[in-house]
Formats: sequence, C-alpha cells, structure tokens
Amino acid sequence: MNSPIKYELIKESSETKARLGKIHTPHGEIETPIFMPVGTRATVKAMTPEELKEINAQIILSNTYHLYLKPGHDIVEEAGGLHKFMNWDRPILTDSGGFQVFSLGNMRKINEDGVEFKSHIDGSKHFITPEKSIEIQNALGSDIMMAFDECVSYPSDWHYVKDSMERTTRWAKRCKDANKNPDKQAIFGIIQGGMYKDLREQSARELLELDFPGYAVGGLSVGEPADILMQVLDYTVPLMPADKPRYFMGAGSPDYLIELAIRGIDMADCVLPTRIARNGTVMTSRGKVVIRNAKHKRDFTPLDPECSCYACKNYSKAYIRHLFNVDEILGSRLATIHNLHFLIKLMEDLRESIREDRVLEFRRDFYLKYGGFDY
Ligand SMILES: CN(C)CCSCc1cc(N)cc2c(=O)[nH]c(N)nc12
Ligand SMILES: [Zn+2]
Repeated sequence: MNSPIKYELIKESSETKARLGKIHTPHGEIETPIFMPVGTRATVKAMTPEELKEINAQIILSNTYHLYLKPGHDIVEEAGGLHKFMNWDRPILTDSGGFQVFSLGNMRKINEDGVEFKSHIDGSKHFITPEKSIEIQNALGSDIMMAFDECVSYPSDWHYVKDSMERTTRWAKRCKDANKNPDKQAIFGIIQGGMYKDLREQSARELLELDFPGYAVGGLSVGEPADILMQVLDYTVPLMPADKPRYFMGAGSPDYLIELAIRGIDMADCVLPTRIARNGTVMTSRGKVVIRNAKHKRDFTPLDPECSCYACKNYSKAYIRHLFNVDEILGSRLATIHNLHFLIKLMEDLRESIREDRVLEFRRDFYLKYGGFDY
C-alpha cells in the first residue's frame, strides 16, 4: 500500500543519535527534529495561522476527543475537513483521544471493545472504540492519525501494563483495518509498555509487524522521574525503525527537546509552551522569566535579548508585564508568539548543528546559558 507519509534521512550526527530528516506529507514537508505546536480544539490558542507561519511552524496538532465532543467531527467534515475549517494548509497530526479519555480518571470504563467515558463538558455518556477514533480522524482529514491506545499511568504494575499494552496492540490492528483513507492519511502506532523493558520490546516488536509509516513513544511524560524517562527512551528508540519518523508524545521544554533529539527522536509536542505563556511565564535563552514579577515593572528591554520574534522586536518586559497585570488578551498573545518562536528557533538551530555535526557543542552552549527550566 502506498503510504502518504515518507521519511527521508538526510544526515546523522557522528557523536549522538540525533538525525536530520524530512517527512513528506500530502500537505507539505516537515524538517526534523521538530517541535509541534498544539491546537487541541482546532486552534493553537491565541495564534492565527498566519502568525504560526510567520514563526515557521511546519505542523500543528489537534485532538480527536475534543473535536468529537465540540463541534462534532461531522461538522468539521461538512466544512471540508480540519485544514479548511481552521484555515491551515500545512500538515496536521491528530491524537487519537486515548490519552484524553484515560485522563478522565474514574469517569471512564475500559473493556476489549473500547472505552466508555463521560464528557468533561456535560457529563454525557460516550463509547469510543479504535474504529470510532479512526472514523473521527478520517472525518477530520489529518495527515497523521494516532492509533487508539491506553496510556497507562505511572506507576503501574507489570501485569496491568502487559494486559493493557497487548490490548493496545490489538486496537492498533483494528485502527489500521478501519482506515478509510489510507492513501491520504497515515496512522502512527504508539509503543506502550510502561517502564518495563520486556514489555516495551514486546510492544515495539508487535507494532512493527503491522508496518505503520511512523511510530510514537507513548506512556511517558506521565509523572515519572526524568532519569527513568531517559532510560526507557534509551532502550526503546533502538527498537524503532530507522527509516520512519519517531514521535515522542508530551515533551515541550527546551532541555527535554534537546535530550530527546540526541536520543534519536524526530518529533515532539506539548501544550506546555502555549499553556505557561497564557499564565505569563516565558522561555528565554537564559531560563524562565515570570513576567508578572514586579522586578520587570521598569524593565524596558525585550523578553529575551537574543530573540528576533515579533514580541521581542516591538515590546518591553514592562509593557508585557502591564498587559498581564490588567489581564489584557494581548499579553497572552505576545507571550505565546515568543514561546513558540523560542522552541521552533531552538529546533532550527539544533538541525543546523546536526548539519554541521556539532550537536554536543550546541548542547553544551545551550546549557551554559540556560541554567535549567523547572515547571
Ligand atoms: C495534542 N497533544 C497534547 C496530544 C498529544 S500528546 C498526548 C499524549 C501525551 C503522553 N505523555 C502520552 C500519550 C500516550 O501514551 N498516548 C497518546 N495517545 N497521547 C499521549
Ligand atoms: Zn521573543
């Protein structure tokens, strides 16, 4: 079957597992490693598509669970699909809804067929199956659809994780069989297995037999310590095909994006940069700036002296602090523009360092200035 997604390996770093690549999709190319802004409900909050293009966003994410509940995937389909509906003509990846449904905690019941859950909006009862998740994503028309999976919480015992992972693999096969538009919409399998090496190996082995055009590492960034996350990655990434995109679900801080890339990850996403921006926290080359802090009251310098984004070229910390202090929408907009630009530019610089084979020097220079980013 002719996959709509093709991964092109351009260059490997000689000193790390980082690699320069290009993902060819029906809506254009994606240079990797890449950070993907999240637009859960068909909008990257506070950003217009033109502003996203201005900061070189190449692909955005949206979400099956949320769009199924509102406005309904039928309405998006009638609008001509998500690209048309939200006026975004570059690639879109949609998550399958598994993670969101499992985040509902005791508002959901799971069985072999799927998951019964109560809407977080009005408490209404719904039942989502792998087939339903793919039906919704087919209606949305995303270029990359995620298989319907269970993201187990941390910590979980080995027996539960094994049963869950094996069900996730059976669901992945059902997703593949349910795809009504395989020539235009690719499905990525999601490797689960918790923090257990044998289960991660089994999950990867069984999903690779299904021959998806790309694979994600799921079930991480769920509260586990950073060293465990990196350990799991260190033995999981080598199990993933070298000629297909590798997507890490749920990472969006500068240090994590660098650490993931040097371990061979090509794609990552997280709501963090846009979420903390709306709360007045910005990422800069010298670490975090909490703009509401009174110390910025008369600081007429930009958020980040090294940044060339619209917010940093035209406004001062004092002005943006004022906007947050009086709850003006422009504050969120400027902080969001900056945070997304910061991460997208960081990945551009990282790609350049792979091109010039100086990734470890790039990483060292980054940490020298940066000093860590705790949330
Ligand atoms: C739009 N984004 C916020 C959603 C993509 S990231 C959501 C997400 C995050 C994490 N950490 C793990 C998992 C996981 O194991 N499975 C799925 N389907 N999604 C996941
Ligand atoms: Zn900036």
